[in-house]
Amino acid sequence: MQNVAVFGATGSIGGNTLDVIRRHPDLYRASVLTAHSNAEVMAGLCLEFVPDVAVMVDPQAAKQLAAQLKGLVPTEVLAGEQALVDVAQLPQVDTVMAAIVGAAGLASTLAAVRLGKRVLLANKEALVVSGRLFMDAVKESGATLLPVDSEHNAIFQSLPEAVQGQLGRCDLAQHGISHLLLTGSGGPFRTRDLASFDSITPDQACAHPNWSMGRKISVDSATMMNKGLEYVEARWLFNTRPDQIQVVIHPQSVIHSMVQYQDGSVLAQMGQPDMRTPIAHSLAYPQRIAAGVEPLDFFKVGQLTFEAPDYARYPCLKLAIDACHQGQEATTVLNAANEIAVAAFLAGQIGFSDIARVNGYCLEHADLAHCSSLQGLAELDKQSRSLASGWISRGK
Ligand SMILES: NC(=O)C1=CN([C@@H]2O[C@H](COP(=O)(O)OP(=O)(O)OC[C@H]3O[C@@H](n4cnc5c(N)ncnc54)[C@H](OP(=O)(O)O)[C@@H]3O)[C@@H](O)[C@H]2O)C=CC1
Ligand SMILES: CC(=O)[C@@H](O)[C@H](O)COP(=O)(O)O
Ligand SMILES: [Mn+2]
Repeated sequence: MQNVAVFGATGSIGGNTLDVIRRHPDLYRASVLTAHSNAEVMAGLCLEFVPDVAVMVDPQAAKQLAAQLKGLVPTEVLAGEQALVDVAQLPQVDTVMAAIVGAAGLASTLAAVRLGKRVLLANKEALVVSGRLFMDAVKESGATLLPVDSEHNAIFQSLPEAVQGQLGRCDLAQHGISHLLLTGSGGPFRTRDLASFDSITPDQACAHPNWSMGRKISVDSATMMNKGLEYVEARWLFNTRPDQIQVVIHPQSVIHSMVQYQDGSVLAQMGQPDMRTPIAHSLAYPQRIAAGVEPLDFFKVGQLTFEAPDYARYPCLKLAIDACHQGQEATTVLNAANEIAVAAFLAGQIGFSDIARVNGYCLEHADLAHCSSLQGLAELDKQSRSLASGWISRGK
């Protein structure tokens, strides 16, 4: 029996993870659940899964949850950011599903990594804000790191076993690999007239053509910042050089990514656009379990098509690829700026195209001097958030 801590339990990945766990009560137990402030949904999850501990970052929400659970289940309710780190380290936790959204997920994920736990990584921002330090911690502790992000999970599945066992440490060329092909749908505005981008609403941006996801990642898919963050994520997970990774637009999201080998072979992982597949894969690896996902019916799939990304349509993708080549400081700044810009767009404070403007402004104005520590990167993150908030309050 694996005891699983589900971080971000009330979210889209959290809900899909619990759905897979629900199907395998003999294999998995949700022993810890965490969320930010959604006490209502968390109460329902606690009544069903009866975890040992539930964490609400927001103290008021923790009080509400404790009151709702009183006398019904023995779950201990904790509050605050430090509690996230504490529960990641509990001895009974074997596996951590890291599915908090944003850089807020880093501290608890890193705490689990440092204790050598099995870490299922959905929270791509953790790698964007601290890639090398994060991968060094994995190496040092011997933690098992398994990618949940559908593209990275697809690449992982298409890699030789020797590379899977040494994630982030292999020379891909020595294993016969020429390229990783990172596929992206292009989002809901792939064919929309560029002249109409100023009128894009948050709900339109969150209406992803293929996937049902949280609002932040949905906006990132619409700007293709998601693919940019994934480019950085792949750089650290698979130790890619700039010439070893290519972004390919594949609007149907049936192929979830591919590995191209030096002999001309291309291995792809395909499936329904349903996150329960990579989640089940990472939970069970190296075994396979049922995930509740409909089998892919090739007679219904129709066409699989591919396009090169147009940076005029997707300036955030270009900013992220350039930042990745520039170095850690640039990707930390970009991630922080993007979190503030996306939240402002979702709150109706800026337009869709302003997201790229805010991101570009922060990259230009932040102090990108070398930071070698987590604390230095945290300060840079703070500086970038403040620059982004300044842009938003001035409107430029
Ligand atoms: N959704 C998807 O299909 C995919 C998601 N990912 C990645 O997985 C992560 C989660 O995405 P998704 O599930 O869509 O996000 P959601 O917005 O659906 O869920 C986010 C979860 O994180 C919690 N949370 C939000 N802010 C904080 C915070 N400051 N501290 C602690 N907890 C917090 C939320 O709690 P509350 O509900 O209380 O606010 C919620 O449980 C992201 O990094 C995303 O990029 C990767 C691939 C696919
Ligand atoms: C499901 C998943 O992994 C998302 O990151 C997905 O890739 C988003 O779709 P895009 O390809 O449009 O970014
Ligand atoms: Mn993805």
